[in-house]
Amino acid sequence: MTSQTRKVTHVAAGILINADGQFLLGSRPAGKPYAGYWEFPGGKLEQGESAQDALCRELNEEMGIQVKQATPWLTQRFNYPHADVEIHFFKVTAWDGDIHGQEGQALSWQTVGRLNTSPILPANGPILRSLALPTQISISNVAELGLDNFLKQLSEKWANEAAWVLIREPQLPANEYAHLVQSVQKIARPHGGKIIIHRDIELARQLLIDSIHLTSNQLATLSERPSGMDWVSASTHHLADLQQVDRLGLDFAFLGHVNSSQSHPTETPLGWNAFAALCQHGWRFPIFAIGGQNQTTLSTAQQHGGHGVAILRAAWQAGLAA
Ligand SMILES: Nc1nc2c([nH]c(=O)n2[C@@H]2O[C@H](COP(=O)(O)OP(=O)(O)OP(=O)(O)O)[C@@H](O)[C@H]2O)c(=O)[nH]1
Ligand SMILES: [Mg+2]
Repeated sequence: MTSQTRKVTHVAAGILINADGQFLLGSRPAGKPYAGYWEFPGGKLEQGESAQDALCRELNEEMGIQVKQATPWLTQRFNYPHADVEIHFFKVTAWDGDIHGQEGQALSWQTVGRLNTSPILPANGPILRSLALPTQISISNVAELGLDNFLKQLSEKWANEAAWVLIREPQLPANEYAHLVQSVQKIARPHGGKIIIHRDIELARQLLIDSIHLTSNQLATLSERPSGMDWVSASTHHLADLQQVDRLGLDFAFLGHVNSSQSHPTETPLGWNAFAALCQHGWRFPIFAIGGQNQTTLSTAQQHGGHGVAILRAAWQAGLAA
């Protein structure tokens, strides 16, 4: 049988996250395909079973725990020699019971970006990469804060955390935008904060910046992922935009605007229900809610299927003197 005609096996897998932010991997027991490879605990859906129910059953069977809180995250498809699988990944943040391997499997808590177990199941590479994404991305606001105030706040932010910051200032002419980005590059990033360039792929290449965010118009007209970029993201508003993100193999999307915001005072916001409906298609890339977001909307975004939030005004202190 060719892979196109094979039946797809649906799988639910859990990314257990502990109080230190570490995640759990298990090694596949002897006798299974890919024995000894590391995976997220989980297993196949039974006839008529939902992914969430299968997750709870599998994590109980494999590790003896009762899942208390799990939110759908990403979906990954992969064609193995033994099966074509579609894996529904959940982030599991609360459970009852002590974790014990019930099938003789080894279990290991791992830190994002510092994996010390191998090999990993081939389908899981992109999942580990997406796990490295923060749940908040800040968007610059030179337009309202002024240049000096913005740069001062940004250096304070980076002195404290590895924040990812999209430098988006559509009001600036190209040369002033380039100058701004160069000023941002001079700020120390002791924890490894990230600069994301808005729209200007050539500028990113010139300044050796490896992350680019595409406007929805750019997204619609591109036929392939911009080359040489480590992270490529895009702004999306509709299903067709998200399908294009999938087609081009981009790393994450902003979807909105979810709530009304000062940036789009006249446009009707999507609202959380429409946001959730668009997230529910089983995307393999993470989605950030944008529009009227702040630190306290993160859990709402995640409950509606988002990975995180993209924050503009609330990422900065409006009242700080320039
Ligand atoms: N559980 C799990 N399965 C994964 C992951 N990644 C991945 O490609 N898979 C694939 O998804 C399928 C799930 O299988 P499984 O062996 O866990 O299923 P199961 O627990 O129901 O086992 P069983 O059929 O022996 O009862 C396998 O083909 C496995 O290779 C992952 O991170 N976790
Ligand atoms: Mg299993």
